[in-house]
Amino acid sequence: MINLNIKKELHGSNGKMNLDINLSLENQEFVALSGISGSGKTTILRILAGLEEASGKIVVDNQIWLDEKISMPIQKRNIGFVFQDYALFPNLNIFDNLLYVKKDKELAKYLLNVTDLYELKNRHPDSLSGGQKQRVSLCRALMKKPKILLMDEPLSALDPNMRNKLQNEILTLHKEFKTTTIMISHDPSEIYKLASRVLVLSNGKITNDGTPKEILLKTQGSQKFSFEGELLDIIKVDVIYIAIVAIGQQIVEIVISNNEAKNLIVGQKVNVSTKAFTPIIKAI
Ligand SMILES: Nc1ncnc2c1ncn2[C@@H]1O[C@H](COP(=O)(O)OP(=O)(O)OP(=O)(O)O)[C@@H](O)[C@H]1O
Repeated sequence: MINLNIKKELHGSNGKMNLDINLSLENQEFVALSGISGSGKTTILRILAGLEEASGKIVVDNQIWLDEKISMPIQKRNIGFVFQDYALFPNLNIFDNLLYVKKDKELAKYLLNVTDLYELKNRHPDSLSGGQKQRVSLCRALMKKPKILLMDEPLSALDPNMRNKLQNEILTLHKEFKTTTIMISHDPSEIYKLASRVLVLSNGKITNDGTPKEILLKTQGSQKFSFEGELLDIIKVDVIYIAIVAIGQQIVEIVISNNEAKNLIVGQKVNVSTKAFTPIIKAI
């Protein structure tokens, strides 16, 4: 069990902001931390890891990591951290990057095999792709067999295929190493796939806490599906109006009424939903 009760005054682009978090996590939970830029997500992970000071209390399995008297040093906290920018040692090859954390060659070999990196073990980080570097970073974070795995948007710089592959590896390793994992992510499909719990942070406070289904599914009542998008354009074709809406990576056309065309403003966020028909789903 992890109990986190912390406060810290932060100085953001819009002035002062008070980070104020009171949170309990069960062991082996996979928590996604979401929220707009500057809401305090990275700071929470850094405080938990001991990279940043804060007032309050952190207790992990009855062991005090932080209170008014104690601030356990970072190397004693049983944590693995995967940073967005990999943070690998450039002068060490991949194998030595892992062994630097712990001289356990068997575990290093095992992790490199699971993540398809074993062939690259003698290469230096500079000669690897972003996805490969991120996998090394994940392996390195797991070398200590940490109790808590913290990941700060680990997959945001990767293409969709690599993201998908790494999501599966992260889930496998989370289960195998029985870590309590906290991952910052903005990607709803990623959160849905990986997390058992979602925390939404706004202005330094947790404003939403629930399962991915509760937090992410936007359909209400009898709605069959519902998407959020951005209205890009409204065009008139003969006597009808068509709204052009960007939903994720897709652009869709929706026939709208005269009245709707008058009330909608190009550029605004819109919700597209239906309850009238059953959509057809096919593998592509
Ligand atoms: N040590 C600090 N002291 C004071 N203010 C800080 C400190 N660290 C970060 N901040 C400020 O606190 C705010 C929250 O930063 P943080 O990096 O935690 O946000 P975030 O939610 O992770 O954002 P992003 O999604 O952009 O990474 C920012 O405005 C930042 O400038």
